[in-house]
Amino acid sequence: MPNASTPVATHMATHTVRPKIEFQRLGKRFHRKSQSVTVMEGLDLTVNEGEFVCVVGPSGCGKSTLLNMSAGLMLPSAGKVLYDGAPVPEPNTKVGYVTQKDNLMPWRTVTANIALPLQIRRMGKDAIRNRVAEMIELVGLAGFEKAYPGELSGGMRKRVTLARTLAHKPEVIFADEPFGALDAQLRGIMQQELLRIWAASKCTVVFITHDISEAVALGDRVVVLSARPSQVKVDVPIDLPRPRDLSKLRFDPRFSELNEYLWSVLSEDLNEGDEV
Ligand SMILES: Nc1ncnc2c1ncn2[C@@H]1O[C@H](COP(=O)(O)OP(=O)(O)OP(=O)(O)O)[C@@H](O)[C@H]1O
Repeated sequence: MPNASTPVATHMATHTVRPKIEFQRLGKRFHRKSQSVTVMEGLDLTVNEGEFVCVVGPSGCGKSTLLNMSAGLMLPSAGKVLYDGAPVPEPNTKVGYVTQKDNLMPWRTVTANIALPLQIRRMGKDAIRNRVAEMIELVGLAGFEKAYPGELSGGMRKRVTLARTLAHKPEVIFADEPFGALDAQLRGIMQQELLRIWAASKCTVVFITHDISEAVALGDRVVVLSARPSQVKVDVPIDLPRPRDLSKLRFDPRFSELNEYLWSVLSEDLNEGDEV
């Protein structure tokens, strides 16, 4: 039975390693009324360009806070967040954010929802039309261009969200439990889709999840955060070959071994009744 001391393979980089996001001695403290909570302290982590990095950790350890600071939506209390080697003092327009909620505009068609970030960036009409068509093709929504979000299934709405996020060619996608609300089957389909889209777009992905098997299935690395004040507990290279067929992956002994190892590391920080 693997335990926290199970050795893991050394990192097998398949691309040139260039830091995209760096967290250096990062600290975050929130104050509310007379109380203050230190969410993270001295956290060091580097996400390299083109990597798919999954982050897991006990509930409330600051995973969403970490993404918010990476996207420039929140400032650190201590330490630094660097994007391409420079601090992120304001919302970073080079990144895309996908969350559990899809935030689609119900009065806009699929096409109009996907076009929104491009209109905000004042792209020309023809360029928008071409880019939206490309995105609809990429996420497999052909035939639904004129549909409204209320007419779509959960999976299709998720596809629209992904298309909207990818439309402005973000360099990095921050995904905060994007498939958390989907049923198991749909989740599997969307995970496979995301891997395909990531491979096609060559962007960097930072993906937060509560599901260790999802993290192992998708990631180049799985980073486990400790309980508050959080730090990186382990940073595990996932040496499963790509491209990955997720329907077969769960029968791979290495997949099970990595799952068990990560679960044993994570469970050290969970108290009885805690959620991951
Ligand atoms: N804007 C804020 N003001 C005050 N406290 C906050 C704020 N944002 C987050 N927190 C607190 O910081 C801690 C970490 O929150 P965060 O949502 O980042 O954790 P998480 O690891 O993503 O949690 P979960 O896994 O449950 O989604 C929590 O205790 C939360 O209450």
